[in-house]
Amino acid sequence: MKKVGLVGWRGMVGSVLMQRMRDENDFATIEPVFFTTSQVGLASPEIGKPTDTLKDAFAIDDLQKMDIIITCQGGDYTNEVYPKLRASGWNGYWIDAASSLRMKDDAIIVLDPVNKDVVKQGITDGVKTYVGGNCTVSLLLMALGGLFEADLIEWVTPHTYQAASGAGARNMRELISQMGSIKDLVADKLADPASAILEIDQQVAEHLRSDALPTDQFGAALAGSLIPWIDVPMPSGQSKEEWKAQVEANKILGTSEKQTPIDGLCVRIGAMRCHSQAITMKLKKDVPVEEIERILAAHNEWVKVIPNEREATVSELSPAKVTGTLSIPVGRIRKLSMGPEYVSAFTVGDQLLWGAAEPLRRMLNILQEA
Ligand SMILES: NC(=O)C1=CN([C@@H]2O[C@H](COP(=O)(O)OP(=O)(O)OC[C@H]3O[C@@H](n4cnc5c(N)ncnc54)[C@H](OP(=O)(O)O)[C@@H]3O)[C@@H](O)[C@H]2O)C=CC1
Ligand SMILES: N[C@@H](CC(=O)OP(=O)(O)O)C(=O)O
Repeated sequence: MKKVGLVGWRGMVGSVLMQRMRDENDFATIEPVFFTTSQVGLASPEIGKPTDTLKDAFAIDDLQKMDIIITCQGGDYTNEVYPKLRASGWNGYWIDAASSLRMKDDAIIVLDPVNKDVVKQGITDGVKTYVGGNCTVSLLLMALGGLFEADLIEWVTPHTYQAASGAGARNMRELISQMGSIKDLVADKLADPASAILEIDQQVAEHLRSDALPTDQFGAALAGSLIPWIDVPMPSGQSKEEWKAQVEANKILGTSEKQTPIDGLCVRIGAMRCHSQAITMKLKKDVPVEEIERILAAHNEWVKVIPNEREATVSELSPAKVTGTLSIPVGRIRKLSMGPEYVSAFTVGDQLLWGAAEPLRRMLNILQEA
């Protein structure tokens, strides 16, 4: 059995990874060793078989003993430990959720329902570093994979509606706190059907702009509002989240030489852990909507085409419906008035599952098969 080191297993992404590995019985076929940056010597998590106590995630000697390391610890950890571990001569497989190594030439971005060929070729060629993609990128490609595979896409503009979880666990808590503080403020008026809605609205608006709203994490109101900027600025005027779309998607698809333009605005909204994307795309030719739907639905077992009808859309195509599942619904597919090659779509996906943890555990299994 391969020795697999797990780092970052108790964080938000790591916990989802652990849950999926337990659900899929992945621990049965590996020898797991749990690492920590803060709890050395404490008990490892319960996985249904005996394990050692937690080892120091900075101890190169211990990490060197692993055949495979999966880390969800974060970019700072990767930046500190990965170069030292490789410099020590370690030639094992490194599977990472953080973005630090994604665009390195010797790393492959993993999303096997979309790029299993690239991943398999990488293993054959001796590539040892595999990194999960940015969540919006992975979710976009899971939804539109069929059209990319059929080489039908000239360009894509995804405008995102990104959940609080993408910014971290504390941000999820802050979103709920903001919601609660708004409700608390006007609870008495809400309970009175005769109260004036404009008064409630005025009070809420003042609260959203005041210091009384908890904003330590987001720095602004998210509940009852939105934040149209995610991550740091790039010289191009894009936010880094927006910049990732084209470079990462083309790297995943293996089309970096002749890039498909993918660019749009990324917006944080008050959803918990599902990212949504409103997509405008130009196809290379006029393809009937029924054919587009057929191509999308046939691409992978998780994508689900939702008919462009009101009831189906409202019930199936929302964060509330998708959260906690691997389902990737895509709907609102119709021709736009700009011309027959211009097509809209709307997709939703759990950013902690397909957007983060799931590609990593699947990569582990691909290595097990290799
Ligand atoms: N959040 C997201 O949506 C996505 C995140 N990623 C990447 O994954 C990495 C990790 O992100 P995320 O999981 O959000 O990070 P978290 O902050 O949730 O967890 C990171 C580490 O914090 C330590 N920690 C300290 N206190 C606690 C606590 N009370 N509960 C749990 N863990 C604690 C743990 O390390 P220890 O046990 O060693 O103390 C844990 O592994 C980042 O690089 C991020 O870029 C990738 C895709 C999506
Ligand atoms: N930036 C994403 C989450 C994330 O962690 O992305 P990345 O893995 O590319 O750093 C969001 O805020 O929704």
